[in-house]
Amino acid sequence: MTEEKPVVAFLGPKASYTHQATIDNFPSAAYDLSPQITIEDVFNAVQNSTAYRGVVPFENSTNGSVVFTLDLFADLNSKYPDILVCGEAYVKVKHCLLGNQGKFGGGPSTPAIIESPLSSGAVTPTILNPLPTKPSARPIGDLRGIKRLYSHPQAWGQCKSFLNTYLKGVERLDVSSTSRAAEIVAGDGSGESAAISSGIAARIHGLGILARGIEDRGDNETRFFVIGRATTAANGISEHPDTTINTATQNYKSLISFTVDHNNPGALAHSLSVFEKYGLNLTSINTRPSGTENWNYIFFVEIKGRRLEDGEGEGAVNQALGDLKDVCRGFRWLGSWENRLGRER
Ligand SMILES: O=C(O)C(=O)C[C@]1(C(=O)O)C=C[C@@H](O)C=C1
Repeated sequence: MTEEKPVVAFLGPKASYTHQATIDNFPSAAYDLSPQITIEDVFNAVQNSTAYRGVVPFENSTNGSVVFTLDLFADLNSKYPDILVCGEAYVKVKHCLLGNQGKFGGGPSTPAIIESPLSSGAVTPTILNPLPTKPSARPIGDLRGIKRLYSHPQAWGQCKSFLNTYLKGVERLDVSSTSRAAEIVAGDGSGESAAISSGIAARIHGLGILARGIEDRGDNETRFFVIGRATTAANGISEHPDTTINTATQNYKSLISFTVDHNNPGALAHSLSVFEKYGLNLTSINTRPSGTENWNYIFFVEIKGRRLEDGEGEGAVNQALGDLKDVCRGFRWLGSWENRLGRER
């Protein structure tokens, strides 16, 4: 009898960038990769143990945080008490414009470049945008019939220059992922819609590539988190799902969320100072609405270092969290994982 493979849930459908991050870290020979419709579905699958791990987008180098993911970590309705980050992955993101025109893009049937005043990529300066940037990509298909654009909201902010130059004023429709956008466009026979998605999605859905490399920055990259479910030890303390600690590198990061008393001057500064006290480098800070009162926030910090499990002694992160408890309103340790930034992948 063949053994069942552990399930890894990811934001799908197939050919999303999250799928790419998942394949890179969980080979399908050893894992059962399970596409989900939303990031929330991935959290649910891990929380209710239908999946052993989940992969979700967290942050893009050009466009910043994925707020859907942050809001799930904020967990205002206490739906995900056991979710912890146990890994990270970086994927280079090269966006294409996909459409029904010029199917089999890149091949012999690709239409010739349609010359128009727009083909130069020049953008007229305006008062609001006096120094418009010129996109490095040019269309390789006819964009004139496009009336609707579909993509994940993160993608718009990564392709501003191309969109402002070649598709200004075209309606933009947010969908759950870039590969879902490709799926929708493939099902729209009108030829009036296009998607920002990947070259792999074009192949899977038989779409034409109307432009390649339309992201503003050539080094565009998205960071993904691998999430797992904490096991609760007999003493009630959450234990990290990842038991394989790489003691050779000692290069870890941790994610912590906390809230402060907004009426107390210095409350945020006091909370942050506990990390400085124990020599912990703060690598990012984010905020989201607290959900309790207008203009109150939940803060997220990432620090270098990992929380040690019981019996491993009092590490700097453990000590900082011990102090944080006394200066903030409430906090949650959301996991520690090996730092993959700059590592070959
Ligand atoms: O839509 C996808 O393909 C995703 O995997 C999501 C996502 C994101 O949320 O950041 C991932 C990478 C890109 O930054 C654009 C979208």
